[in-house]
Amino acid sequence: MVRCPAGTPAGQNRPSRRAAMAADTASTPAIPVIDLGPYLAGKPGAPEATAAQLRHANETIGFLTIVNHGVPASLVEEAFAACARFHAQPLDAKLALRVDGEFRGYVPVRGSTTRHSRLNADNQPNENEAYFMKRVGEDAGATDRWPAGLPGFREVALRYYAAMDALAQRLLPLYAMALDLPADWFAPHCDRPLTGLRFTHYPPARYGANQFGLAPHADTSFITLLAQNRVPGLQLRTTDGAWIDAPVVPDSFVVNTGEVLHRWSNGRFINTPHRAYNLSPGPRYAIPYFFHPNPDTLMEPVPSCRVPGEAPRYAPMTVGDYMAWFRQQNYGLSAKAKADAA
Ligand SMILES: O=C(O)CCC(=O)C(=O)O
Ligand SMILES: [Fe+2]
Repeated sequence: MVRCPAGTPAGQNRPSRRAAMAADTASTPAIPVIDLGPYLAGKPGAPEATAAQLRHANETIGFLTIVNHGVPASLVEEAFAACARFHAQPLDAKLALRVDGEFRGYVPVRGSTTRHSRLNADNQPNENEAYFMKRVGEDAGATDRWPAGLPGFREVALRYYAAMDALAQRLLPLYAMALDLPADWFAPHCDRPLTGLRFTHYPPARYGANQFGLAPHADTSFITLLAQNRVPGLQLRTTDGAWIDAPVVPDSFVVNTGEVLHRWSNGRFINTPHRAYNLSPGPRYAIPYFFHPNPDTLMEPVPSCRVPGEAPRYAPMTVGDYMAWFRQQNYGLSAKAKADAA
């Protein structure tokens, strides 16, 4: 088994019921809104100015909201509708696509438990069902597990996937500059990226003690791009330990730093813990896109984040090994885990 160095900040917060949630959350938005318009339009000085905002957000809260990102609102709507269509299928049709060893396909409600996180003890299964697409490089969905009875689903999912791929690539120079690296520093490590698109359904629920739609966790990714949700339910934990609601900004994406970028930056960029609920009377859907570099990338501190004479904060590990560990912890389904058990 791959050993994982401690990467997720410890926490004591154990919200459970509505009352507890209200008591330990604040609604003051502390998440910076970053306008990508000038950068994407090629305005002089915009890369540097935008990278500075990004640096500040990542060093202080690890979450930011981007607007004028170039992704049409209609495409985001189509993707949410495709997610809803997928989950409206009969359970049998979804179970026929149960995730494979590479983690493509369907995980039913309470089919996953967030064990990798040290944010809450006594972990219980997550109150959500999810459909996962995943790829390394450009295989354009050939290896995904597509539903048979949903005409048009694959086309929309792939179009949305492509838009997220393009947006992530356009953000990479900003992240490099934010870390005082040449703008093209990440490019050679991200030409066959490991990416995933998750279509999640959180049914309305009455959460018991220590139950969540998605338990507190930090993402594995370099960055996660999360389309703005019409139904609230995402909360994140600030560095002083308070859980706050993600603010609602129309036509935006929430972008958060995951474990890969946290480690690659030697802990400089924060991988903020977050959790999700659905306290609304109707369904809640979420369509996060997870961007990781090429799987063989060794997560050792980038040159600008090394401290002379000091060992890296985390033992270097490849992205691929880290992901295998993560799947084994939370889903017990990795190919390696199966091989070990055989
Ligand atoms: O449901 C949400 O808003 C967030 C989902 C999330 O954090 C995740 O899938 O990693
Ligand atoms: Fe997440």
